[in-house]
Amino acid sequence: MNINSRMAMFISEDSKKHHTGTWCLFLYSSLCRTQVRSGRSGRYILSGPSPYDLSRPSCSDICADLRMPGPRFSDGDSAMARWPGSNLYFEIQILSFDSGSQLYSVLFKDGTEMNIKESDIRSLNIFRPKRGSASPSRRRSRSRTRSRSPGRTPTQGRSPARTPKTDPKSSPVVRDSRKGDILKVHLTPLKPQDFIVETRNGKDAITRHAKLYRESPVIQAEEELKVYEKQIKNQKVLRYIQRKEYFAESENKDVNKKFILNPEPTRNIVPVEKPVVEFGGAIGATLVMLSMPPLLYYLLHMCAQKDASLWNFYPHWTFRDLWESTVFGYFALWILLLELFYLLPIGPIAHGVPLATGKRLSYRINGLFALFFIGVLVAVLLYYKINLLYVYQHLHQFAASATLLSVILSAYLFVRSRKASQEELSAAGKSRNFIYTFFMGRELNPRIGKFDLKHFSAVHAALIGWVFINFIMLLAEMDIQQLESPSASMISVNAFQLFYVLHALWNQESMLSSLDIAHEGFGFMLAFGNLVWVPFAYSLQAAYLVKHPVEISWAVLGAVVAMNTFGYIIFRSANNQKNAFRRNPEDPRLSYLKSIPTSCGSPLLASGWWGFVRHPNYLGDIIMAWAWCLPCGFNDVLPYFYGFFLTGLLIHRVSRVEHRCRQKYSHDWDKYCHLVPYRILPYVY
Ligand SMILES: NC(=O)C1=CN([C@@H]2O[C@H](COP(=O)(O)OP(=O)(O)OC[C@H]3O[C@@H](n4cnc5c(N)ncnc54)[C@H](OP(=O)(O)O)[C@@H]3O)[C@@H](O)[C@H]2O)C=CC1
Ligand SMILES: CC(C)=CCC[C@@H](C)[C@H]1CC=C2C3=C(CC[C@@]21C)[C@@]1(C)CC[C@H](O)C(C)(C)[C@@H]1CC3
Repeated sequence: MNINSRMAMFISEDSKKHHTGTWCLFLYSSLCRTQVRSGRSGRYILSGPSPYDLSRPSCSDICADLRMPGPRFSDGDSAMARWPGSNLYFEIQILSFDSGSQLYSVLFKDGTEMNIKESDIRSLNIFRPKRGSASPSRRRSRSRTRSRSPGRTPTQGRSPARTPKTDPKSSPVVRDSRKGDILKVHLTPLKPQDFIVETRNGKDAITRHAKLYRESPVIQAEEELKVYEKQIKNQKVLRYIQRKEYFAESENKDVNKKFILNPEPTRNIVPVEKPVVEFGGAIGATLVMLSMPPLLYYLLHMCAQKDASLWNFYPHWTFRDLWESTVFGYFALWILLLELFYLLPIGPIAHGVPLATGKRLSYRINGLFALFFIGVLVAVLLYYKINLLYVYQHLHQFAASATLLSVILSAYLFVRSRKASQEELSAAGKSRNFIYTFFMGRELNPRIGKFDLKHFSAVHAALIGWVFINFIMLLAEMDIQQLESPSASMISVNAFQLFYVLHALWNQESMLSSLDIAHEGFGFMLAFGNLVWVPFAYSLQAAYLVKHPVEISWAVLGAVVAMNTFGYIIFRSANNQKNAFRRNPEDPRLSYLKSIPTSCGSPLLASGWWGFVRHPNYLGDIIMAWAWCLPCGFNDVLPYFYGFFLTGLLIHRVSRVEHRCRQKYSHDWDKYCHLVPYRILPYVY
């Protein structure tokens, strides 16, 4: 359709109602390359302009701007909004409108809240099917250079757009509209030049430019466009793939599917996780389940032995050494107390990531309060000279009680998951293998009323349990070594780990999007991991120091503190960068960061820490883990267990997280990997 016929259409339709708008449409339509096609009913259908076009206000926006001074959308309205940095539109809900900045605060279905300008918001109707109206809408990608001849004035129009005559039946859009289904907006796959890593300033330039179209005379806008295009050319750009390669890819049908946006079902942007067998399937799960509890008792036993060298293992355990009902009673009481604190209506409510149903669960964020209450309780018990060393003296029995409870919990979780709907199950939980699903967990978010079992176990039981056992070790060291105050090694280990836990509890909200809370089922792995492994195995360094005093010099201590601080800075700033970016990719404080637009909507950070390696937070975590082992000296390998374990756990986690990301981001993830080739440590891994 050439510009004249387009113009005629606009005049015949819109101008009947709005003359001012028509002029604007006329001028604007001759400038921009947006292809507007008429359906049989004469209504316009957004038929897939190029991403470049989408970054400008549409004709209807301009009309709306001229016609309506107030906000076009009201609070609570559903609409479609362009995801910043991409050309994809996702369903949103309007939260509020700020008349000062003229920005809407919107909520995407994936839980992201951000401020968006009106021109990036479209009514849902545009994306809805018009029965019998839609002529097969195919879009054609045109190169940016061809679309704009500098010397042309708007009224001169362009040479007729050559629409390729492809078989309508072969288009996925056509197939769907023939069925009378939801109209699929077929967005233009990004061209290589679109794969520039945009700085926020670059994006600002686009925004400024779009604004200019609305406010300035058209010719001036043309001039501005030329300047802008020059700027883009001069910009430091990164190309991820070769032009040829890219076009070969985008012709692939599967790739094109990614660009078909179906606005109706809310789960559209929640990636469908294909089940993947992890941990070596049922055999691996069996081995882990059978080996982890004995490994823990072995480690605890070695810590309590005078000679902690690994091969010096002569257990002479009786059943009583591992089991005492009273200890189980105390442990159950401890868990009940933590549950009580978990349920206290103190602290803000946060929302988890959207589920397959589109719903977001709410979580009470009160881990810090719970830790504070436990601290007060411990102080009171110490004041009344209650023998807290009982815990140290019965450490094996406590670990056994925790193990039993984790098994009971896992069995309960497995049984109740049989009543759960498919949508409530994790990807791994859909497997039919009993052992594997028992281990991985079936139900994603098992809850009893408001009590979220998985969240409670990861935050309250694991983290508070960990610092509590550490503190018990500190008391035990003073008692056994007859010290007036704990050793420098013990203080540093306790302080480092307490600080880590405080950080986790302070940033509890961001935990809601962690792999475990957001995507894993709740089964034996997490039940045992959180109730048993974290409190009892993560406190191994402190347990070791109780009977193996280590003198460290101030210089060594200083070096260890520096190493922990270094790890913490990486860990914290990497997590902060990602969390802030996920909350609002437009955050001006992140304007220096570059990102990759992705076809699924969420852009990927590609600079800062996330441009250094692909899992910078794991790097920080691993550095800290080794720093926590160093105060235990070099006499034994035992206290270094945590360093080895966490490094192994996180390396394995990389493959699990990346598998998810590859499913979600598809080729965009490969591009990110191409750009940031190392996972955790540059030039090593
Ligand atoms: N001490 C311990 O025992 C353990 C500690 N941890 C710590 O817990 C924290 C959470 O861990 P975990 O959930 O595994 O991992 P991450 O916090 O790293 O989350 C991974 C997710 O981040 C998003 N993402 C990945 N790359 C990018 C990018 N370039 N730009 C933007 N988003 C990106 C993706 O999610 P999406 O696409 O959904 O945004 C991905 O699935 C980490 O700090 C880890 O160190 C974890 C396990 C054990
Ligand atoms: C097969 C095998 C090695 C199983 C045990 C794994 C567990 C020890 C870990 C699985 C996921 C974990 C998480 C944390 C601790 C380790 C386990 C239980 C965690 C509580 C540590 C603190 C973090 O901030 C976290 C809350 C994100 C994290 C959640 C996952």
